[in-house]
Amino acid sequence: MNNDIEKILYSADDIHEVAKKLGKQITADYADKNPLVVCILKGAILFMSDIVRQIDTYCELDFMSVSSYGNAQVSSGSVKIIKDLDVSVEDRNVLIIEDIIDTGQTLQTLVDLFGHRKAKSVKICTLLDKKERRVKAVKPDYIGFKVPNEFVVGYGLDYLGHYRNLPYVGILKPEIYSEN
Ligand SMILES: O=P(O)(O)OC[C@H]1O[C@H](OP(=O)(O)OP(=O)(O)O)[C@H](O)[C@@H]1O
Ligand code: HPA
Ligand SMILES: [Mg+2]
Repeated sequence: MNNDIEKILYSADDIHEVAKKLGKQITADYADKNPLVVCILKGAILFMSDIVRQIDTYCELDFMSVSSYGNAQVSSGSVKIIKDLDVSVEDRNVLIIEDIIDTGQTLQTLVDLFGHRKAKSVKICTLLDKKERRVKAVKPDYIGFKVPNEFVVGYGLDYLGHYRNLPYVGILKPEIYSEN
C-alpha cells in the first residue's frame, strides 16, 4: 500500500506536532465550557483520536457519520447523514473535528444543522484546509495545514475506501487512478 504513494505531504511527526499545537489552543479556549467534541466519520477518525488526547479540559465526545463523495473524487453536492449524534446539541458548545474541508459543503450543512438545533456555539477544527476548491464560505477556527488543490489520501482520507490507515497524508501515483 505504501508503494502506491507518490509523495508524502505531512508525515506522522508533522501531524503529531500540529495536533499538540491545536490541542493547547483548544484547551485554553474551552476551559470550563465542557464542549461536545464531534467527530465526522469516517474521515476524521484518526485526527479525532489524536487531538482529544491533546485536550486537557473536561469534554464529551460524540460521532456523526456523513458522506457526500461516495467513491468519487468530486463531491456529489448532497450531504447524506448516515449516523446522527447520540446526544442533543441544544445549549452546548460544539467543536467539530474534520479531516478536510474541500468544497465546504459538508461543514456548511453541519454548521447550519447544529445552529438549527440551537447549539450555543459551533466551531470547526480541521486537519486540512483545501481553500482553493471552496464553494461554501466555511471558515475553520483551528487549521492543521493548508493543503494544495490535489486529491490527498491517508490519515483517515480514502480513495475508493482504501488508504485511511496510512499514518501520514500523501498523494497517490497517477497510475493508481488510471487502474480504476
Ligand atoms: O468540503 P467537502 O467538499 O464537503 O469535503 C469534505 C468531506 O468529504 C470527505 O468525506 P466523505 O463524504 O468522502 O465521507 P468519509 O469521511 O466517510 O470518507 C471528508 O472526510 C470531509 O468530511
Ligand atoms: O482530497 C481529498 N481526499 C480524500 N477525500 C476527500 N474528500 C474531500 N476531499 C478529499
Ligand atoms: Mg468525511
